[in-house]
Amino acid sequence: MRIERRTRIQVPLETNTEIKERPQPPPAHSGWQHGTHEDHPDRVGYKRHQQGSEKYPADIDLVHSLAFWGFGRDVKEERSDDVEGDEEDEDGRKKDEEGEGDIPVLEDKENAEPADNLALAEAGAEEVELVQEEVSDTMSLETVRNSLIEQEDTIIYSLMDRANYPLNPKMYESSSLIPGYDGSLVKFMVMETEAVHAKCGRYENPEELPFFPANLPSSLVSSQEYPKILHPAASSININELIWDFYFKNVLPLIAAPGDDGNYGKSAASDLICLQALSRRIHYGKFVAEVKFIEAPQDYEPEIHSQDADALMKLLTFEDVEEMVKRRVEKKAAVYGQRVGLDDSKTDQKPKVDPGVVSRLYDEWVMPLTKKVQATIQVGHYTHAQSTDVDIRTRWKIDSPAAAGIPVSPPRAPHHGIGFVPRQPADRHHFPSSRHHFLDHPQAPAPAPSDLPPLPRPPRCTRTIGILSSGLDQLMALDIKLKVAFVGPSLLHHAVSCGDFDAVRKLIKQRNTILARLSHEKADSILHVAASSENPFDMAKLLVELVLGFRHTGMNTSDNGDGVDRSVDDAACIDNIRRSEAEESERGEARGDLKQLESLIHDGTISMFSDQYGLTALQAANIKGHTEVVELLIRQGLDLECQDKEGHRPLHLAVEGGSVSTVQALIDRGADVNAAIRSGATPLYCYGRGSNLYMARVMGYGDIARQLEESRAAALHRSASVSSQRDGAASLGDRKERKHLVGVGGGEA
Ligand SMILES: C=C(O[C@@H]1C=C(C(=O)O)C=C[C@H]1O)C(=O)O
Repeated sequence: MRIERRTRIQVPLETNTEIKERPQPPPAHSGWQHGTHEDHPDRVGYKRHQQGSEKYPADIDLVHSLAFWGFGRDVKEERSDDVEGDEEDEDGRKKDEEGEGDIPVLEDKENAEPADNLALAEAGAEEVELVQEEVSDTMSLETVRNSLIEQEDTIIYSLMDRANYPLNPKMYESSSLIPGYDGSLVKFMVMETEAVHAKCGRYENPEELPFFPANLPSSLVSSQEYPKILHPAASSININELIWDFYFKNVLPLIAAPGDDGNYGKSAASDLICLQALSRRIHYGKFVAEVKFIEAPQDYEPEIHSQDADALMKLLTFEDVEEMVKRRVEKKAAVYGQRVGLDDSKTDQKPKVDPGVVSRLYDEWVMPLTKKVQATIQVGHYTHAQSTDVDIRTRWKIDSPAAAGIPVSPPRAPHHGIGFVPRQPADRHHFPSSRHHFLDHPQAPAPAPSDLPPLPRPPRCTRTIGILSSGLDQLMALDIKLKVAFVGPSLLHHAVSCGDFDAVRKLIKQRNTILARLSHEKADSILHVAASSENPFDMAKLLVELVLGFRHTGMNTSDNGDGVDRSVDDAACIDNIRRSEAEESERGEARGDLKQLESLIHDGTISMFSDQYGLTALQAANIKGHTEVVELLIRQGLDLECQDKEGHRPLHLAVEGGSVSTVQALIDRGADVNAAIRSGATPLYCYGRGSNLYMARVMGYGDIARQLEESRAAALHRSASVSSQRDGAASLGDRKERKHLVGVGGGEA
């Protein structure tokens, strides 16, 4: 599953987003339209993802992402804003124009209707929340800087390789080495290599830029979709000419010794590697610019608009970071450049490349050029950027397209883009926070501004996104398509909080791994939500039933594969029932949680269950030290001496759990203090390696050890009096005394 999610990060984020021009002015009554969930191409893609396809289809765009990330999670469109002409179904719910209302609208908590949640449960999707985390992880200033750090190694090693050869000046002279070719050998090497690499798709990758882009052959390889993180205009930024110049004029003479060894092919190949590494690093400034802008658009926008290049450069510059970079590359060059031999005396030779030169290379060229790339993007390509905050809202439906009409400024040229920036800090958890996306936009005849649909009054579910567009001539409206999906656990959370029993049941039934895959924190939080729902106990009880039911039928144990002993969850559930009850009591609405537990037992749910380790609820409660629950379970007739696969009885587990009162409860009820598990250990004694150890003492529970000793002594005492009466009334005593009698001999073997 994890791998699947990681694959998911590679998803191009906007391929399928449709920003459509309006073919005709939109109906005056509405700013949006809805489609069915069947007809949307994304649906196919989404399904494929659910099935775990290796290459995740390119179906997620930012806007989808917004929706995915819970954009609609607590969204409810106000009825009054519904599209005119929508019919109402029997429940008074508006039917979707095309979808016949079959796809649910996710209601917010206060307004949730169980029927909707049920449908949500039917349509629920999973995986998404985690994707969000990872998607936002992929692009941040930190991750971009980490990449720059890694690239330092490539640069330093390639420079070191070039330093193995002398300058070989002939390589750089035109028409000198290749008959009939009027360029230099190095140029020939670079051009020819780039042609081959282009055919293989290298320059489809936005990180790679050719030195000779003119007439490059197209890729023959069916290309991978790269996330379109960058402004489309970023692809036109290529400062390789500058890099070429400074490399040959300034850098090469500092790293290669004068002279000519005739080793042209190898040294030209080495130049190529240096150039490519420097180019990739410097053009990585594009990504730096994106993330810097995204992380603080409010800082950059004024400078972008006023085109104040100096101010922008200042903003883009982090002197302390630059200082660190210089020191680090210098150190790396010193360390990597050592000649390592077995003979220590030979290691103090000069590094292959002067570390000072590497530091200077970064200081004078690499970093300034990286910043140049950053500034070029920001100034040059956002020159006419318009930033508008727009409220969008729609009916959010699971796994289905929805659309919103958004008035934006049209881009000047088709290749210019429109970006969406999440604006509301409160939505940080829902939006991928560290990126905005530019969406390719087909040129469109824009309707006259007066034709624009009025933006409906923003209801409370409205989210605001910032829209950036390069170029502004006139306003136009765009329909954007959105897709809404929800994660299983979130949906469960939602259904639980709404007190929607049917939806909860359905969700867990459909996705029986949901609960198993919940982290303890999430499970806890769901139980907490249950505790504060309208029928807290019933909801908690339902969850327990479902968990136990699935475990019992074995649906939820083996495929989990994480080696986690889930038995404790059951006790945790019971514990939570108790907690929710305690909270209720505090509010003066005492309900008697144990009573409820009793009803569970009467239903047979608990008593019939034992997990893959043979643990029953009684044993689970013992491990957790839930004395009251233990007492109740015993009262209800659960077997006091039930054994798991290793022979652990409730008392063994109570000792392990370390609760004095639970141990006492079992002893009082007559649990056998001498019962041995398979390995021979009793609650008191562990047998092993020739010595007898106190199991309770081994566990560090002195009190419990004493307790057991006393109980054992009492049992011995009773047994003595029983034997003295053997010829008397010949009463066998109660069952528990007999057990003690039998146990004593075995226990002290
Ligand atoms: C790359 C960044 O932008 C600028 C350029 C730097 C570089 O090229 O290494 C370092 C710090 C910044 O002044 C950054 O902030 O990390």
